[in-house]
Amino acid sequence: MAALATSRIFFSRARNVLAAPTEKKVFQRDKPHCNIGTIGHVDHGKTTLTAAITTVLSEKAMAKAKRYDEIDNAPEERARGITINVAHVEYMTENRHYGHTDCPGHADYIKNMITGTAQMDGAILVVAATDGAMPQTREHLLLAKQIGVEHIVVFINKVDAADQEMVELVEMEIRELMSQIGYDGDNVPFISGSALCALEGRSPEIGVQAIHKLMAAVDSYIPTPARELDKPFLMPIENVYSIPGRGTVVTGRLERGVIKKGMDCEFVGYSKNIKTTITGIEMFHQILEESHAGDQLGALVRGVKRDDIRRGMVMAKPGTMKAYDDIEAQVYILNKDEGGRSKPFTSFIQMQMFSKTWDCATQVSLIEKEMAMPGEDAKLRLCLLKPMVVEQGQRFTLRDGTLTLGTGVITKINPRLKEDERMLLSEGKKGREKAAAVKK
Ligand SMILES: Nc1nc2c(ncn2[C@@H]2O[C@H](COP(=O)(O)OP(=O)(O)OP(=O)(O)O)[C@@H](O)[C@H]2O)c(=O)[nH]1
Ligand SMILES: [Mg+2]
Repeated sequence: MAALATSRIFFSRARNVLAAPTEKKVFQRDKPHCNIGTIGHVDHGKTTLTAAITTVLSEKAMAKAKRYDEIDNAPEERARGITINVAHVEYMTENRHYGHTDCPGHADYIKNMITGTAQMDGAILVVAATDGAMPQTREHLLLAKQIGVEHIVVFINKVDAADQEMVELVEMEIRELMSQIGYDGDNVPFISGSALCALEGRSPEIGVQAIHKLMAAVDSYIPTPARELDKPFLMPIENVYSIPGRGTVVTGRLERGVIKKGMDCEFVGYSKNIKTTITGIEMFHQILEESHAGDQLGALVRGVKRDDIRRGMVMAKPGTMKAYDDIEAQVYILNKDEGGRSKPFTSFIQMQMFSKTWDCATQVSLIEKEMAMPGEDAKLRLCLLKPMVVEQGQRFTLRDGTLTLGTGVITKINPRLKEDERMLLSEGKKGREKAAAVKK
């Protein structure tokens, strides 16, 4: 693994997960790890709050302080002033070690928010007291609920610019909204403060102290997830990097099981199965001999080319995971106010399906109903253009261009499509109707 350090190209690209050569030390697993993140409407202060948390915790040597522009740092983001890539940040409290994902707020980047929250054990919903609930507050909450983020702590931000009455009204509004969506709105912890004051060291009662209160609430309200350590390992691939002379590194969050250096693994997805061996593991700038479910890590794998593997495949214990292309699901169709369609749709439209770290073109047909209305639930059959690893209960999102059509959960997995069914599916509406009939 030491030779991993020889490639600066690799480290400069993968700096969020993997170490710079000079910073290497062995990772100490002395606190439970928890993945959280900031969600909420555009400009409500998610990135400022992320910077404020690291700044406040750095005073107790619990974090490395990150400036706002270090979190919001891709050139394209700076130019536009909105978060495009999901940023991973690391810090600790007395109780836990955290990986923090700062999610983008702009509606166009919901896609990234979805892949970001997929890694969260809990989230901090940021709501500006000056605005209250806004369309993406609702949309992010809905998506978070759909993808299984059960515990949310709310930070009412910008109280320096709002009066107490407004803060209380916003709290009532958000509790009601959360209850509607299926959260325990009455008991969700609310902390109000100012991320900007905390970041700039002003007005400690709404600044630094609010951050301490927030972290105490996060520590106590978001449970340490029960890791599925004893199951065969599974990691959805987020990124693939090539280290000249060394091999290929994949990054992602280990969803279940334990991996150790020297273990065999298999990459599955996009019609491929590739078997190889894990030759090294790293997490947050440190080397590990083994890694546990919940860890955000990088793994060096032997003898595969970067182009052989792509984001969206899974790395799993050989023989444990299969790919499928014909599934059934319950889907909530977002209405226009939630960022969805304004018109209903019928069978045989093509959508892009997003789940975990993958996305794939999918033929959508309705089961039971003739038409699916925005704002309603529908039972759908989804035929993926490429077989992917899917499991019952898995959450996903369907998108059409820049529009989120709906979010859903996989309820049934059918046997793989036969070649003639696949042919019919690609033959336009008539063929697809015939294919649906054959299947029945
Ligand atoms: N007055 C005041 N302004 C704040 C506070 N926190 C953040 N802001 C300002 O609000 C604006 C947006 O903050 P960001 O942190 O970029 O918001 P964001 O939610 O990350 O935005 P996106 O990533 O684009 O969705 C910036 O101009 C901040 O300086 C606060 O506590 N008080
Ligand atoms: Mg931001």
